[in-house]
Amino acid sequence: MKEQRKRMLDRSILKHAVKDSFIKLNPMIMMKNPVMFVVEIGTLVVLLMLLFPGYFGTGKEMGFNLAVFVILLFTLLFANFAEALAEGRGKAQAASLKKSKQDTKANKLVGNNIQVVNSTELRKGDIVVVSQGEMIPGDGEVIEGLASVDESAITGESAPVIKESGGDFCSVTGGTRVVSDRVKVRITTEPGETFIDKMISLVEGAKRQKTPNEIALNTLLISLTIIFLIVVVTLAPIARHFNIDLPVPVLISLLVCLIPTTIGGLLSAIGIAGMDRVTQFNVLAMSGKAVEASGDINTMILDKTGTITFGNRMASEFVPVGNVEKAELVKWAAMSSIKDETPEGRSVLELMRKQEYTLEETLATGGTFIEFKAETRMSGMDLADGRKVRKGAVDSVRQWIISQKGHVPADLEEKANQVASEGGTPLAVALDDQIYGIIYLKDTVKPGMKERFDQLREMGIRTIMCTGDNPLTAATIAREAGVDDFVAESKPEDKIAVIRREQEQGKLVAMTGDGTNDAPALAQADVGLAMNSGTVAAKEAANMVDLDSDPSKIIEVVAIGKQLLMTRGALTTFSIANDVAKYFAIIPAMFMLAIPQMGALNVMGLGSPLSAILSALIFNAVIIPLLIPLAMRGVKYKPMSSDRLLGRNLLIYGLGGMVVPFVGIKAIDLLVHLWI
Ligand SMILES: Nc1ncnc2c1ncn2[C@@H]1O[C@H](COP(=O)(O)OP(=O)(O)OP(=O)(O)O)[C@@H](O)[C@H]1O
Ligand SMILES: [K+]
Ligand SMILES: [Mg+2]
Repeated sequence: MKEQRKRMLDRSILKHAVKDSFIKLNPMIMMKNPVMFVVEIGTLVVLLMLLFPGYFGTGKEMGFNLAVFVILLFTLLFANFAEALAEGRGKAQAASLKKSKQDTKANKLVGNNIQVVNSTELRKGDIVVVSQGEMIPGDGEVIEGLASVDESAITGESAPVIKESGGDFCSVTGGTRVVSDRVKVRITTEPGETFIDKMISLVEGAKRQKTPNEIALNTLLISLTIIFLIVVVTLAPIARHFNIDLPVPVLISLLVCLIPTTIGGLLSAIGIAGMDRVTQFNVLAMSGKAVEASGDINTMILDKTGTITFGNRMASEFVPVGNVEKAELVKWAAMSSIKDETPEGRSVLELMRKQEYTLEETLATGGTFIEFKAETRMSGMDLADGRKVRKGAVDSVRQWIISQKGHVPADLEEKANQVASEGGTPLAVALDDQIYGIIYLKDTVKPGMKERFDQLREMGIRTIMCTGDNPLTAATIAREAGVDDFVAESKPEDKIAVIRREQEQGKLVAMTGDGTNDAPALAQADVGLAMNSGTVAAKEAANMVDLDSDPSKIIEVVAIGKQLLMTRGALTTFSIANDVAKYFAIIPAMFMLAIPQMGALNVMGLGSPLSAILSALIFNAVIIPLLIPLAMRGVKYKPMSSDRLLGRNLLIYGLGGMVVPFVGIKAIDLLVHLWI
C-alpha cells in the first residue's frame, strides 16, 4: 500500500483523469462548481453560434468564434483534469483496499461450538476465534489470548504487532492477518461500517463534503462571478447606445477572463490533495473539516509518556528508604508487579532478574491482583494472608499509607525528588503500613523535540503537556522538551477540563490519545488524533487515526493543515490578482475593436484586438494546468506567525499574480499575432 501511495502520477491515474475530465463536463456535475458552470454556459452559447451562424448572423467571425470555443472547452477540461487528478490517487488506493476486503470465512462461537460462517454475516457482539494464518473477519476487540497480527493491509507496515486482551492494545481490524497464536475476538461493528469500509469511502472521497472554509470561499467566488456577469451583461446595451457593437463571443471571453476561473478550477483539487497528503502520511482524517481545523489550531495538548518521551518507561534502579534492606524492597516491588502487564510492571520483574534476585512466587498464590488505574495511580496485590502490597505514584502511595495508619519515612521525599529532578518517574513501594523504597522508572525525551516545539511556537501554537506524573518529573521533562506549559498529576477528566478551558477562550485545540479514558477528551478536542493501536472507543471519538500509532505526528498533521489553508489562500490571491491584470489586455482591445482610434489604450502593445482577446483567454486557460502541481503539492510552508505569513504571501502571490499575466499574455500574443 505504501508503495502504491508513493507512485504519485502513474500512467493509469493520468489516463483515468483524462477520461474523467470529459465525464465531468456533464452540466449536472459542473453545476456544483458555479464559476466553471458559468464558463460552460458561455462555451455552449459560442457552440450554438458556430452551429447556426445564419440564425445569429455571425458568419464572418467563424474563425475567431471557433478559436474562442476551443479555448473555452480546454479551460473546462483543464479544471476538470485538476480535480480528477487529485481524486486519482485516492481512487487507486480505494481499489486496492477493496481487493483486500475479500470475503473470508469466520469461526463463530455459538455456545461452545464453532460454526463456520461468512464474514459478511457477522454482527456486533458475535464472538469469533482466529488462529495463526487466518484473516481477522471483522473489527473487534480481543477478549481472550494474545497474538501477533500483520496489519500491513491497512498500515503498510510489515512488522507484526502484538494484540492482547485487556488494556489499550486489544483492538483488531478486519482484513488483517494473525501470524502467530490464537485469539478470541468480540466483533464491534456491523458489516459495511468497518474500518476498511470507512477507509475506502474516505480515500475515494465518496462522501466528501465542502468544508466551512471552502463554503466561505465559494460564496466569495460566486459573488464575484455574479458582479462580473452583471457588468458584462449591462456593458452590451450601454455600448450599443454609443453605437459600439460588441460581439457576444467577445463579451463571453471578457466574462471568462474576469471571473475567478483559476481558483474556481483548482479549489476542489486543493482540498482533495490536502486530504491526500494527510493520507500519504498514514493518517486517516474522517473529514476535510478535521484537516482544515488542524491548520487553525491554537493550542496543542500532548501527553508526556510515549509522545514527548519514548514511553518505554523502564525500571532502572531500586532505591530503598529508611533502613530497609534492598532485597526486601526488591521482593515487594516484584510482588506488586507479578501480574502487572503494563510495560512498567514487566520492567520491574526484568530488572529484578537482571540484578539476580529471585521471585517468591508462592507468596502470591491465592492473592488478588490490583490492576493499575490512571485514577488510583497504583497497582499491586492483596495477598491471601491479608497483607497488601502496592506500588505507584509517590503521592498516591503516601496517601494510601496514611490511610493505613502507617508512617512515611523521612528520606522518601528527598529520594523521590532526586529521581524526578532527573526526569525519571519514581514509584513508591509499600507493604501494609510501611514504605520500602522507590523504583526508578527511566524515560527519555525523544530527540529533536525542542526544535519541534520551537517551530510550533513560531506558528503561534501553545503546547501544554498533560501528564499523570508528579509535578517535579513533569517540570523537568517540560523544561527539557521546551513545552510552554504543563499540568501534572492529571487524571483523564483533567484533560477534558484543560481542553474546555482553552476552547472557552475561543481557541481551537488538538490532542492525541489512545486509551478508552482518552476518548471523551479526543471527542471534545477540535482535532483528535487517535492511535491505530488504541482502543475502538478512542478511534471512534477521534476525527483522525494515525495508522503508524505515532502520537508526535500531530505536529506534522498541523503543518499539513496549515499548508492546505495557505495554498488555498495563495492561489485565491493569485487568481484574483490575475483577473485584474487581464483587464488591461482585454478591455482596451474590446474598445479598439469598435473604435480603432482608441489605439492609445493598448498599453501592452498587443498585436491586434482579436489576438489580444484570444491571448488573454489562452493565458486564462493554460494557467490552470500550470498551477496543478502547486495545488497538489501545496505551497512551501515555513513556520512563522500568521501575520508575517499573510504579508509574505500577499507579496509573492498578489504581486506575482499581477505581473505574470502581463508577461504571459504578451508572449502568447506574439505567437497568436503571427496568424491573426
Ligand atoms: N504499572 C503501574 N503501577 C503503578 N503505578 C504506575 C504504573 N504505571 C504508572 N504508574 C504511576 O501512575 C502515574 C500515572 O500514570 P499514567 O499512565 O496515567 O500517566 P503517565 O503515563 O505518567 O502520563 P502521560 O499522561 O504523560 O502518559 C505515573 O506517573 C506513575 O507514577
Ligand atoms: K478568470
Ligand atoms: Mg500514559
